[in-house]
Amino acid sequence: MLDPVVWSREVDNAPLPPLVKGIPFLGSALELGSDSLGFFVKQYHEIGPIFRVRAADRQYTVLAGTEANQFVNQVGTEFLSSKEFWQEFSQELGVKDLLVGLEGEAHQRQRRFLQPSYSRNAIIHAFPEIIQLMGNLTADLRSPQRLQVLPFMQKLICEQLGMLLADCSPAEYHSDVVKFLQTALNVTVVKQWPAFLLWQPSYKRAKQRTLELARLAIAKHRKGNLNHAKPNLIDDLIADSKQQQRLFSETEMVAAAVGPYLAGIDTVANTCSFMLYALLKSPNTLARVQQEVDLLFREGIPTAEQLRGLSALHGTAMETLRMYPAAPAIQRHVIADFTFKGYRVEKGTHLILATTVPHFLPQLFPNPCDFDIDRFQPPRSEHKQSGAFAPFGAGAHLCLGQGLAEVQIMLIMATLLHWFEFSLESPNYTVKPINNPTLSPGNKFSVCVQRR
Ligand code: HEM
Repeated sequence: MLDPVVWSREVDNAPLPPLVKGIPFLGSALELGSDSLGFFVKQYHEIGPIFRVRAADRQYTVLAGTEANQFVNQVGTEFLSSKEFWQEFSQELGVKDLLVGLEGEAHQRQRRFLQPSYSRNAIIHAFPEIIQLMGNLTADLRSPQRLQVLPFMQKLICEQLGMLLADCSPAEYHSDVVKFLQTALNVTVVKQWPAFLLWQPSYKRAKQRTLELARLAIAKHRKGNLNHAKPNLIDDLIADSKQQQRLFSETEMVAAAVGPYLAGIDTVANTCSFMLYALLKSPNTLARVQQEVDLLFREGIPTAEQLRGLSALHGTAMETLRMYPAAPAIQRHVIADFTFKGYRVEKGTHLILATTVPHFLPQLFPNPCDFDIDRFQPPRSEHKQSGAFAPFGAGAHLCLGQGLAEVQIMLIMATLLHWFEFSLESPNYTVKPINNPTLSPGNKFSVCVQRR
């Protein structure tokens, strides 16, 4: 259990956390909108692990540091709820709740049910199909050309998730899925885009098309003329619908079938894009990784075991997740008063858990701004310090697709680096990450690509 000096259920006489001084009217809105992670790290150093921030008429309490992550891991469910943040988004999908907004027993039941189809087992038997799919999707990259990295990665990942979890190609639905998810998340969850965007015909169409894709996948499975070896997410949902006490209603089934795209496209695409950027900025690391992946493919299609053995590639993926975490923070609603580090946090507070602030603390990750892929190897194993490394979140809602995502990132990058030579358009190019709503290199990041 955590030291009671860190947190307590008693709030008597404890003061409210210090408020970050912002500019008149806007408060800290500009910093939060442009570089929230950099802002949280700065405030952590200057103020400490708990502080309040104001952004125009909204106020948040921010918890950061290893002890904040330990607090969420150990007792988060007693004090925190994510329900409020996902309610409007769930409504966009026509349901009351999604897994990420559920709490307590209902959350655990649904999480247990979805776990097998979201696990790394969903991908490790499908390497030949995934590589074949990547071959088809990159067939037009024959001559040297300029490539917009993020949309390219989004397409690869959307197709792969469609194949793995639904045995259904999202091909002509891909841009609708991306538009729907980005708009709905930015408006309803992060609230950094205005609500009127939900009324635009182009958004409404993208939403309808996304739901249509999910319904199509379910209908195809119901007809039963698919021949994948192992049951996937849609098979599991259909099996549930045949139970007397079903977990998902018909509409919830459709929303659950959108789940992999919601959770996986942007997070994995941003991570792969940043990973490519980091490698191109670090030629020595690129050479090490390239040597590893070329050896990997010497014997043909690799196995999951062989992929797992690539220490330079694995270190690069981990270091990318540390320096460019797609989800730098998570939001919660406080459901019971508590004290954290001597400050009072009241029921009803809007909490931001800046889970990845520890990634930039030099006492945990020496020279945190250096891209150093060996920091995850024993004896250093810097990520294993308690509460230090949290790219996949913390607590009860810890990413359910973590295992799948790690394998997917490594397989995509190994295959691309084996097939293609990438270079920056200018060696001085420096990426400017944006919040959209996940941390992203944005659509401006392009590279030159040619077959090796
Ligand atoms: C680099 C890739 C990824 C990152 C950084 C990431 C990060 C996260 C984070 C931070 C959360 C917690 C959200 C919260 O507590 O509010 C989360 C939840 C979740 N993720 Fe991921 N994710 C990634 C990829 C994926 C993939 C590929 C899938 C599945 C296809 C997935 C499925 C989920 C699900 C289902 C949840 C909700 C779990 C729950 O509420 O119990 N994620 N993810």
